[in-house]
This record gives sequence, C-alpha cells and structure tokens, in this order.
Amino acid sequence: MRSIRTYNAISQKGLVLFPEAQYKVDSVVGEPDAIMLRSHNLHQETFTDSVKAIARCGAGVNNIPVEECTKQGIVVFNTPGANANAVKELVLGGMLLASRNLLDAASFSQLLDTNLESGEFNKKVEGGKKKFVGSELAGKTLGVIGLGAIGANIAHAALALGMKVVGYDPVLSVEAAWRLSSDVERADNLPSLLARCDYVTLHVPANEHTKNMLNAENLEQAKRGLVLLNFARGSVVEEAAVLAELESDRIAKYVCDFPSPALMDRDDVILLPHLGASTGEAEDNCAEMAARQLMDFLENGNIQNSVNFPNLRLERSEGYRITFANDNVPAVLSGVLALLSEMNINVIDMLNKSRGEVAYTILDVADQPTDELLAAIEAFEHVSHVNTF
Ligand SMILES: NC(=O)c1ccc[n+]([C@@H]2O[C@H](COP(=O)([O-])OP(=O)(O)OC[C@H]3O[C@@H](n4cnc5c(N)ncnc54)[C@H](O)[C@@H]3O)[C@@H](O)[C@H]2O)c1
Ligand SMILES: O=C(O)CC[C@@H](O)C(=O)O
Repeated sequence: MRSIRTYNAISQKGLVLFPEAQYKVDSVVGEPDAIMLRSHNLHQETFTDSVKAIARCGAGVNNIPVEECTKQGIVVFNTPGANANAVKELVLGGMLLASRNLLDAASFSQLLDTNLESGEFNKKVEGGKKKFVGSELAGKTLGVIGLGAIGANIAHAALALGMKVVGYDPVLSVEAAWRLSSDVERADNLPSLLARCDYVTLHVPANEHTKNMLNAENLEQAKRGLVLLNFARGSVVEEAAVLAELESDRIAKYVCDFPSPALMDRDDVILLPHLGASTGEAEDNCAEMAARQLMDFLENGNIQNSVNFPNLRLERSEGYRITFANDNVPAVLSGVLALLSEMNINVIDMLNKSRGEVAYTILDVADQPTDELLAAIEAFEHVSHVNTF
C-alpha cells in the first residue's frame, strides 16, 4: 500500500484517481511516499526518508524547497498550464475592473436609496454614472511579462479584444515560442515595455531572478496612467516602488492577487485573495494532472512535468523495470550496464536523461532484479534511489 500526504483543499476529481486498494490518501499519513499540495509552505518542514515525490497542484513552486528536494532525491512536479485559463480570465476581469471602475460603480448602485420614488431613483442612477466613466481596452497596449502558459493565453485574448500586445520573456522556451502569435511584439527590456504600455501584467515564476523585477528604477520609465496587474506573486514587484508611483499617479491602478497590509485601504489598489486558480475547472485539472503524474512515477518510475529532475517516460514493455538517479558525471551508466552484462541480464529498453547535476535512468530488463543486483547498483559511486517496478 502506498500513501500520499495531502495539504490544502485538493479537488476530489484528482484524489479519487488513486485506487483505494493501493493508496492511502489523506492529510495525516505519517511516512508518505509522496506529498500533494497547493499553496501550503513546505520550507520549514523536514521530509521523512519515505518521501519520493512532491506534486504541486498548480504552477508556482516557490512554496517548496526545490533545491533541498533535489539533494534528497525527491522529485518535484507541478502541473503546467492546468490553471492557465482560470488565471487568464481573472486577469481580463482585473483589467475590466480597473478600466470601467466596476467596484466603485457596483457599490454606488448597492447604496442607492430604495425609499426614493421611481423617477427620483432613476435620476440618481443616471446622475451618478458620470463618476464611473471608463475607457476601452480596444486600441490600448498591453505588456505581458513572462510568455509561458498564462502569459501567452492572455496575450492571445488581448489581441482578440483589439489590444496591441508587447511581450518580454528573455528565457522563453522553444515550445512556448511556437505557441505564441506573431502579432505579439517583442520588447528587449523592461523599461522599453513599460514606456509603451497602458496595461502591464506579470506572469513569471517567483525566484531569485524575478524578485523585485519591477522596481523604482524601471517603474520610473512607465507610461503615465499605467494599470499594473500582478497575478504572479507579491515578490516580483518592489511594493514600495509601486506605492510611490501610485502616489505620483504614474501608476493609476494596481490590481494584485496578493494582499499585503501596505496595499490596503487605497482607492487605487484592487486586491484579490490569491484567486487566480480558484475555479472548479482549474482545481480539477491541477489535481487530476498531479495525481496522474504521481501515480506514473510511483508505479512506473516515469517522470513528467518535474521542475528539478529530467523529464522522461518509457512505455512499459515486457520484463521488469529498474530506475535510479545519479550525479551527472561520466561512466555511471556504462558501469551499471557493464554490471548487467556481467550478470547476463538482457536490457530490453532504456532511457537516460540528465538535467543540471542530476541524471535519471529507466532500464527495462528481461529477468526479475534480485536484491543483490539492486544493492550492487546502489553501491555504485554517485548512484542513489534505486527502484524496481
Ligand atoms: N494567482 C494565481 O493564483 C496563480 C495561478 C497560476 C500561476 N501563478 C503564478 O504565475 C506564474 C507563471 O505561471 P505559468 O503557468 O504561466 O508558468 P510558465 O512556466 O508556463 O511561464 C512562466 C514564463 O515566465 C518566463 N520567465 C521566467 N523568468 C523570467 C524572467 N526573469 N523574465 C521574464 N520572463 C521570465 C518563462 O520563460 C516562462 O515563459 C507561476 O509561477 C505562479 O507563480 C499564479
Ligand atoms: O492553488 C491555488 O489556489 C493557487 C495556485 C497558483 O498560485 C499557482 O501557482 O498555480
């Protein structure tokens, strides 16, 4: 019986995929094979030796100590793209909240005096609406910082709304570049993007390279009246710089999915409670994807959508499977293959990939691996986490 320790409210659509006869899945299991979570912070936690994998139901992995996990041989997964549509729709909502003064207009309507007779009531409605005159998105320029799953979706939706789109993503993957419309203009740096855009939205991961990527220095270059949207993480903007530019009216509105005390009680800030991925559809997608990836890893040793291990998947053929991780140094795989050859064990199929300092191998062999064989592989210098399936 394998066990999965869960944190946060994870959609049942994902959890029910684990067959009850083979998996115990709950929030209290003691020595889990894997952890499944959403935004729970794992940075202060220690992992028992039983933990082989962690699956983040979502995109951001800044709540997981990924480097430490790599050192411990724990494979960390996320679910790329699974909540991208939900975030795209909320960002469009955020743009409209800002451009049409929707929150103030809605509270004005809620507070209308119900005791007025109908003529007076309608006069109040028609008289009040002048305060909420907005502007249209069509014809305006949107800057998208980070053109991955969410950024690309937003860029395409904005083009469909008649906006011009400028993108900035110096580390864009080839696959992401293929998905992107050629109508998205490229900015070579952040000041040039900020100077051209009426709206700017951030969709980068939170890490040491993106910390305070919008800051006092580059926000000074922003077009006056900018609407800034942050549905990435609080840390990607320098909050004090945003507040200063709100004071100077260079930034007209800041729409942010990550409330903080300094941002509260301001007419020019719209705060949402980390709601980007909170749709039934996105929660289902993320949980299903995370559960499938965990099962494929725990049952077959396949790795899909890992953020710290190489991604590799080998269809099960006949025979038995051995997997192992190793430091990415020469002669480890050849040593293991020589050992198999000495023991007269036929390799049916094989896959080996490396990522940074880690390599991972899947070997399908004809004979059932004995404990001695597995121990001999584990005894190789640089090899760890030998498994058989
Ligand atoms: N508000 C929410 O609820 C919510 C939901 C989902 C994701 N997010 C956040 O949004 C982030 C992006 O999600 P995604 O699914 O689009 O991820 P993704 O990996 O598909 O895209 C991220 C993009 O950022 C780019 N990037 C990385 N470093 C960069 C840098 N220094 N400058 C410019 N671009 C850079 C990458 O090349 C990639 O194209 C997540 O990491 C997460 O923090 C928030
Ligand atoms: O689980 C959530 O509600 C948020 C997920 C989101 O922040 C992500 O990074 O995918």
